[in-house]
Amino acid sequence: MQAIEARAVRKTYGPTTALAGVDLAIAPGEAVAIMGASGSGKTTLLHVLAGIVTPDAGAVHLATPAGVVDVARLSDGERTRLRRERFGFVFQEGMLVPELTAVENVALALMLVGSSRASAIQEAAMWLGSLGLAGMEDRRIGELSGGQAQRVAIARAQVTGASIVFADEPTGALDSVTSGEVMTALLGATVGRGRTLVLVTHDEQVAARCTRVVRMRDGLLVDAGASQAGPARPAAGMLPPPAPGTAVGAPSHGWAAQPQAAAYAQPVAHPQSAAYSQSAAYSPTSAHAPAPVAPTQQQWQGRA
Ligand SMILES: Nc1ncnc2c1ncn2[C@@H]1O[C@H](COP(=O)(O)OP(=O)(O)OP(=O)(O)O)[C@@H](O)[C@H]1O
Repeated sequence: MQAIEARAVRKTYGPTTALAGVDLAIAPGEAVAIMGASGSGKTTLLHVLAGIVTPDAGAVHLATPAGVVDVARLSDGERTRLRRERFGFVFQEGMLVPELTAVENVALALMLVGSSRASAIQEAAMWLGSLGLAGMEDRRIGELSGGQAQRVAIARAQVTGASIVFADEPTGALDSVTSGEVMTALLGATVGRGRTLVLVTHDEQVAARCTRVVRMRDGLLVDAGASQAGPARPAAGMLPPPAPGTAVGAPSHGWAAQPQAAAYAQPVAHPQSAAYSQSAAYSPTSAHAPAPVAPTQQQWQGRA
């Protein structure tokens, strides 16, 4: 069974055909890089897969524990729920709340689904530590480097146990060394735990780290790529250490797991927090510029 699959997906914006009939099947545990020239439809495809944009025609089949659902046929409310429960998102700029500290940004995701502040902070700190950010928990986002901020975004995207992480140019604002480090963190946090990663990038080096590279042109998939035999593999010796008290090797969602993921498994996400509201991270009305995370400092204070 595929983790997610687009079938004959079409999307037009007025006279512009963004997607002209795209078929793309992504297996559980794959890291798929979507490449192509500017305007070829990469982000639109990512957003259609993630249920942010509704296609004009075609289907997006998603495997869930309850069976396969067609994301394109769900109501807005159902798609919002899907984003809360199944997906994580990482963007070029991270979309973090600048008024909050690193640990608060991650903890907020957990608090929005009911965790107490104390337990959310504790869990968020564990995830930050596993991504090499121990000691930086109390820094505000502006006090972090671009690469460190992206690690905070990666922690936030996975803290609630998403089975598919969508990343749009996650290294676009970073130098090549930092980009490589962030990719290591991103791969470790996703396919390293049996999750699926779908990533849009212009960077061939970033794409080469994935298990498959697909290429788009003029709204069409012109190269579906070949899946590598093994999983995407973070560079040796650069894996973040397992967090204390977490099992290593078991993916967060059995139905989304690939056996080979155990080869580079990471600490397991906490499934109880799978209801993180990704709706808070997105404005479903904009295909081009999803809104920053909606939670504000006020929301944080309101829950404190
Ligand atoms: N909300 C929208 N309104 C109008 N046109 C849009 C919208 N979203 C996308 N498009 C158009 O659809 C086409 C595909 O856009 P998309 O953003 O998917 O391309 P892309 O490959 O991700 O480009 P880039 O690499 O520059 O980000 C482009 O011609 C774009 O202008």
